[in-house]
Amino acid sequence: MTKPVLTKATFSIQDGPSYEGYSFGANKSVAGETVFTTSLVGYPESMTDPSYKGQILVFTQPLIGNYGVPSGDARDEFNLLRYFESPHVHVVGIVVAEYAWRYSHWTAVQSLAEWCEKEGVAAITGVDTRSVVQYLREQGSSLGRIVVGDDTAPAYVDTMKQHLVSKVSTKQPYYIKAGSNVANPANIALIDCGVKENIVRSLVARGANVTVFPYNFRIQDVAAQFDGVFISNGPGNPLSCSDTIENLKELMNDSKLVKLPIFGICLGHQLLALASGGSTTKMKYGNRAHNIPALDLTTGQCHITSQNHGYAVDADSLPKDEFKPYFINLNDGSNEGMIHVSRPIFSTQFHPEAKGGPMDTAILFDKYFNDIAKFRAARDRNLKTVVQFEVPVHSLATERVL
Ligand SMILES: NC(=O)CC[C@H](N)C(=O)O
Repeated sequence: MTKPVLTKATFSIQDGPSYEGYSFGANKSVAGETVFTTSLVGYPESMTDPSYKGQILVFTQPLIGNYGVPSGDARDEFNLLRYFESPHVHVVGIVVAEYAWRYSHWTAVQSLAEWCEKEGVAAITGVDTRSVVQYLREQGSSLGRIVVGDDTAPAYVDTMKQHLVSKVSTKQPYYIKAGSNVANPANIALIDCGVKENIVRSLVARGANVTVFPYNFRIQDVAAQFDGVFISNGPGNPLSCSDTIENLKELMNDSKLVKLPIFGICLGHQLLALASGGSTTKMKYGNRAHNIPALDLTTGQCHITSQNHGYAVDADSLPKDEFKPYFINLNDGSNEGMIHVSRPIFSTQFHPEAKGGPMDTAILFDKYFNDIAKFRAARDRNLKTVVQFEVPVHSLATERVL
């Protein structure tokens, strides 16, 4: 692709430095919380991850765009998106040191510039991203904006004060079926706070029918019909999800549901911690990378993990008679998960489903399915007649249409 005539753009940080560069995305000026990722690859996955809703994402990998953008229509055998983590881009803007005007990859169907333009995402190249990151590491996450051409600069906006989960969660329950070759699929209720496609795939591919509920659905009212509850990742401050926290509290306090397996990832971990009486804090600049070492405190094994979060659970705030820390971050000592002392409930701050990033901790989905298998076996032993729940297990749910 020949380099077009470029429009100047400016990336500025509130009360901080400004950087001149060139626009390669939508002709649109944007503002949002500015965060950085040190991942080397995976820009299509990161940009479509709903957890990045409303943010401006700075890539520290200097050359971005060189493998183009794969198809957003491509599906896998479960009819899930093959390459994207959701149908659309959620960041409002991206900042790169050097945009690769030529791209090449067998999956690419368009350039990153074309994609940004179609998706209305501001993009600026020519920025000294090392200096941006040095600033953000000193000052902490900051508000930023990208101004394209002669536009009037938009006001800085603190997206963390918004209820971002309500913008990305499904409005209606829907279900996705396990493959037709699965004999006796498990039924999982997934609370959608902005779920990544590969989380759904990780569950369905292991033989579960997944029913996806809005973030504020009263999950405690239907949980008895399921073999497991899952709480997804999602954007923003976990404290903004007070409905979900209340629902999870009731779910975990229901004496009839003490054996029910529960698993949460990232925001799901934070919400479970809050529902258990723990607390969360805003980190200085968060962890966004694909190579973060997390130590499993139950085995002494270290795993390399994929991460994207700006908040963390305060491990000391967890009720000691119920939960113990499960993983710890070996870079900064922050909490990376919790596990119940006697019930099949656990959660992680990192992303075992990866996309992008390493698959090392996919074993945690196996652990969840192991918990589910034990739960079903014990329940079925206790039942005079084995009850088979049919999909859709909730009458409101319909098959997903994207
Ligand atoms: N990926 C996520 O689920 C992010 C969780 C939360 N929004 C945070 O920034 O910490």
